[in-house]
Amino acid sequence: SKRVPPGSLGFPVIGQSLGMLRAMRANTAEKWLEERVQKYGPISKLSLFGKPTVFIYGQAANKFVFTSDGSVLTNQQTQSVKMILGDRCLLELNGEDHKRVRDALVSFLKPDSLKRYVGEMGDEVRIHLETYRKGKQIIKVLPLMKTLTFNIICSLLFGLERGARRDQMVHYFQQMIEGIWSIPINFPFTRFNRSLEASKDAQKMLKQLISEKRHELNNNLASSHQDLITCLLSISGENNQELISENEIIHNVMLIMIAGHDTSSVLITFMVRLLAKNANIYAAVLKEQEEIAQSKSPGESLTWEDLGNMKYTWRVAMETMRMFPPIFGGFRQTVKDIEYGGYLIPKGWQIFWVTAKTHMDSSIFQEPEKFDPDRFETPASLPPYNFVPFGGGARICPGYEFAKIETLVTIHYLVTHFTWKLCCTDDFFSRDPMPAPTQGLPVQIIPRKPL
Ligand code: HEM
Repeated sequence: SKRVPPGSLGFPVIGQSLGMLRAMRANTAEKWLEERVQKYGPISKLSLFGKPTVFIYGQAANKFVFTSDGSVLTNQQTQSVKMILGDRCLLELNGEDHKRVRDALVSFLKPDSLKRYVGEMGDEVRIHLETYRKGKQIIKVLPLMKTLTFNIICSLLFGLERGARRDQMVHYFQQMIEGIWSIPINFPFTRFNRSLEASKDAQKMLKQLISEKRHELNNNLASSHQDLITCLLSISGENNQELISENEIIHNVMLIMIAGHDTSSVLITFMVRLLAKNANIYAAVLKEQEEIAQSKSPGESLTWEDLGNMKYTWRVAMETMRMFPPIFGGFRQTVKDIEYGGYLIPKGWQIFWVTAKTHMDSSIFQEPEKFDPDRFETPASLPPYNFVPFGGGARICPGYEFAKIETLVTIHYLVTHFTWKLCCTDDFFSRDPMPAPTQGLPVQIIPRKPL
């Protein structure tokens, strides 16, 4: 016990969970962690969500977490996530099972497949902005972006047409999200039970959708627009048997819906806020996007090549994720006793890795408090494992390209068709655990030209 990292495990079961959650809500989590570092050094023990935990951060820590294989660390999720998303989703899988299911998802989420859908994504964005904004002078950006990213995923990944069924699905997922973090966050069991019910209803609906898509495939009726579900159903192994089970399809479709919409919507919302506060950066983004808009005839869709010309806008997105990473961090669990940084971390303990602490390290990013997209001018020059908004290694976010396309397409239509002014100018946001600015970021929106 002398060699385990310094720190205290706090009160039984509760440990430091409430303190950290309070700090996340108050947007002081980085300060809370910094105080630990000052007291105990860069590696310390604590207890979070009922488990002994070791907090580590920095380049070496990120490398250790992201490159350790399943014989050292496994993924660790809270019980509520497992109950709502199901035990066959990627977050619960390890080793060969993880690789098999992940490869199947990536075969759809890789750039070569996604580049066909840029135009369709643009149509979703335009219809959504027009419908939601109609007749309003003030809109709340965060809820607008959440429903937008939901709709994009429903259309492109599930092949669900607009209409009652899609609206019902969106409703189920909104309820699932409300309770997915509830057990570790604040024990509101009614919220959790509602989410669990919504998860069961969503699974029934997905089962029905899968059977329709299987029928279309077997009878050569599938449309030319291939969605994720059809893609997963068509992957077969030896003797033509399906490689991914029905439960694996359902649980991973649910994971993608949650992991995909809650993150990108936060990124776009924070970009909207930062653009409103930084006139020079806004002007540079507008110039880049106007040049692309002017190169197109009226009504012509954006293409993959256009996205390649949005380099500055993507730098703004990267700098936004450096300062306000949608995912604060995550957990892994040790499979055996391990040595790290001269300490022993016993088998079964959690490792807590954090994005923001590395992103705001002044020895890596000079003047870390300054919003400066130009620091990403040559991203390849950035040493590995220092900028980790999408994680890294075998579990690096497989939705990276999808998120990039959604973000660039949405910002394109926003800046070329609207201007906006912030109604709340404070910089506050709480994490619950996803970051949310004050009142969902209300803005006064002024059209520049029709969509
Ligand atoms: C700005 C947007 C996004 C951010 C910042 C983000 C960030 C992350 C992070 C930090 C992880 C955990 C990596 C780890 O544990 O090592 C992750 C995992 C994951 N993300 Fe994303 N994500 C985003 C968008 C998306 C989108 C759009 C999708 C789907 C279309 C998606 C699907 C997933 C999935 C399925 C995993 C689990 C991967 C695995 O365990 O192998 N994400 N993401």
